[in-house]
Amino acid sequence: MDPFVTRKKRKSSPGLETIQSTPQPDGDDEDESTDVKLAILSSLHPGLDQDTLLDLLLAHDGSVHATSQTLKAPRSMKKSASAVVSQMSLRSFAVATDQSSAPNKKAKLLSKKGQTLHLYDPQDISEHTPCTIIQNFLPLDEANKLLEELLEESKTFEKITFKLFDTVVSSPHTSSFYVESYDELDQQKHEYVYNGARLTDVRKITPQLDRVKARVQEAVNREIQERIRTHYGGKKLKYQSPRLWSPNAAFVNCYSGPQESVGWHSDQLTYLGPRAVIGSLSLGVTREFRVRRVLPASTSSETNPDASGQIALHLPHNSLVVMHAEMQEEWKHSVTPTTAIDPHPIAGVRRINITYRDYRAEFHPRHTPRCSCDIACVLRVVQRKKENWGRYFWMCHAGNVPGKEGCAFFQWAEFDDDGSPVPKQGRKTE
Ligand SMILES: O=C(O)CCC(=O)C(=O)O
Ligand SMILES: [Fe+2]
Repeated sequence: MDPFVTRKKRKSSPGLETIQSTPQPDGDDEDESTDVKLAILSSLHPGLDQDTLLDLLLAHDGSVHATSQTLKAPRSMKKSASAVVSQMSLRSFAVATDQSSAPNKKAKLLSKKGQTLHLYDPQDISEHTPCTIIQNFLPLDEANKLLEELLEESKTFEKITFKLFDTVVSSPHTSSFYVESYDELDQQKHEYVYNGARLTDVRKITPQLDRVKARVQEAVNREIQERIRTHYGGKKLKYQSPRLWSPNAAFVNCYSGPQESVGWHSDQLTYLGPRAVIGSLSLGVTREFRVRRVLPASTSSETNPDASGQIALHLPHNSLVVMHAEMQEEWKHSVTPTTAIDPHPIAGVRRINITYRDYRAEFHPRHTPRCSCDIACVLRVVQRKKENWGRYFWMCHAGNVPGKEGCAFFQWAEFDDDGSPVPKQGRKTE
């Protein structure tokens, strides 16, 4: 078997490195390796399997003592309903480990700077991240068919190259872009701009991708309404579109081994508009999808304990993640490289990810501002600076084109409450 798919190497995965280097409040076991810690826990709690113990150990910042104390506390050991995820919810553990908390105080599950919090329970994920997850989303044969179809497609996927400062870099995974009609395909190739360049590989939606789209649309719209009810006080966010989410494009990514990844980023809002929602379906091997909140540079992590911590979600075959309207503006996400993955019976070490997106007609490049290079601008949001935080702006992205310098074009973007440009963003006049 390929060495990087064995379980043992999980010791050096990013999540574990993080907990191993984290100072322990009680200082009892911080220097032990994870294997030793697991062995101690196994002998103390022989009824629990290694994966469950490992997950709990991670949830307790690597402290054997704290993990063991939590396990000794009387409670019902509720197993997750999913066949893939074996960890019980962290909610009860969070209360149990927070000795200073009053019983009804909100569970303290916030990630801290330099640490990674692993969340498995859908309710934990919904509460503490801008995502919701639906496991076992499709009937299994439908998910497998889609996976098989896209594994075949991915044989001809390519890495995307772009310019980062003065260096041309290529994406650490391969991808392709799918639209619904030949007309849209033509527009994508000749009118839309990505990082200052045109996409060369745009394809017509495949039969399985198209079939699954309807289910994704239904689930995402349901989740949006649920989010509005549970997280936004019953009212959609300012700039969020009130219209039905209706995906008309899909990026398909292929990670053909454990080292393939995608770095920290927010998805471009240029054609989706502000407060965009994205439906992301994972197939094949389980990989870690990490999110971290982006706060203005001067925000102290004292007052915001989750300012710099990362939260890891584990996305198994056939899981749908809804990235909600607060995600792209306020959070960044990544798929981390790893050294250890469990092979999937169909995909082997490969993972396919589909992000279904709703391209809004009013954000077609023919309607958005053009810069002095005469290229439709990119839409960005102020994420780091405290002043103007959350404001949107249009700028030139020709600086990302290999061999091209960008211009200094800048214009604040104005939207009505529903995220439509107002007044109609004019073309650049000089
Ligand atoms: O593979 C994933 O889960 C995420 C992919 C992603 O972030 C993207 O396509 O923008
Ligand atoms: Fe993304």
